[in-house]
Amino acid sequence: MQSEPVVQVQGLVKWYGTKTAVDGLDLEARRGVTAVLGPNGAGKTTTVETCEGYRRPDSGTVRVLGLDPVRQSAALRPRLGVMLQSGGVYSGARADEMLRHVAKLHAHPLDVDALIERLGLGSCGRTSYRRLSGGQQQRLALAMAVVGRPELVFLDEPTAGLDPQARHATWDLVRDLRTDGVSVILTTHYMDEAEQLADDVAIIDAGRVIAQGSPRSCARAAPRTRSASPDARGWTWRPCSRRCPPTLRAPR
Ligand SMILES: Nc1ncnc2c1ncn2[C@@H]1O[C@H](COP(=O)(O)OP(=O)(O)OP(=O)(O)O)[C@@H](O)[C@H]1O
Repeated sequence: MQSEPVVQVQGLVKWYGTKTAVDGLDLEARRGVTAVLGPNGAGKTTTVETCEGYRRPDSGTVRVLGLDPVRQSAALRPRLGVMLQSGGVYSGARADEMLRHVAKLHAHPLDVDALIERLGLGSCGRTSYRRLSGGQQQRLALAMAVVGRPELVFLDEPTAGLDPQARHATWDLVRDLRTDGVSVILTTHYMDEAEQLADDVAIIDAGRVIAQGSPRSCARAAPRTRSASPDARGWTWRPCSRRCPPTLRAPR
């Protein structure tokens, strides 16, 4: 028997003024790691932020761990870990102070020192957030998302801009989360990242899920997206309404 979905999105619509960012999106994520893949501006962040309860749907329904992220946020928040694409950290705070502070908000946090070592942040614990490099800020945001031992973690482009070593440390952490039974929804531009980490891949384009399936089926169908960002548009995706590999056609 399949487990209950950790995320269930039906007919999600989200506008910014007259701009339609999400256009009737359906997405179901089960336990494990789900990668949400798509080009710049596809609507990945808007969808994830709506699941996190930071944005209200203009239409459609969103359930996360069976709860409404806006109306039931008090019950949901302690069960979620959230890594935003940027921000969410007081820029004058030291990295280790910030992480210890977040850890104290949780009943059973991970060991902060071990997490700092694990993510290669040992040398920058006493450095203020604004003086950390982009990659270090990224890893601190990841540490803050997981320190509370959440049931479900949202990671918005967790490896964007990281060097190969930091990228692999992040991948290892995601694999460990999965082994520990934590579900992960991560957005990425990289098919190879989805192949490495995900049980399931959802491809978003123009505010809709155009395909969902195993990384292998998506990679087979989209070989040229393996190392390049899909927004390079070596291929265009033709929408398909059911769970299946995306159907591809070369641009004319
Ligand atoms: N606060 C906002 N105000 C106005 N338009 C916005 C806002 N946030 C996003 N958009 C627009 O909504 C669309 C979807 O953006 P979103 O950030 O969700 O896409 P994305 O797939 O996460 O892109 P990326 O991969 O570049 O992060 C884009 O056209 C974007 O310009």
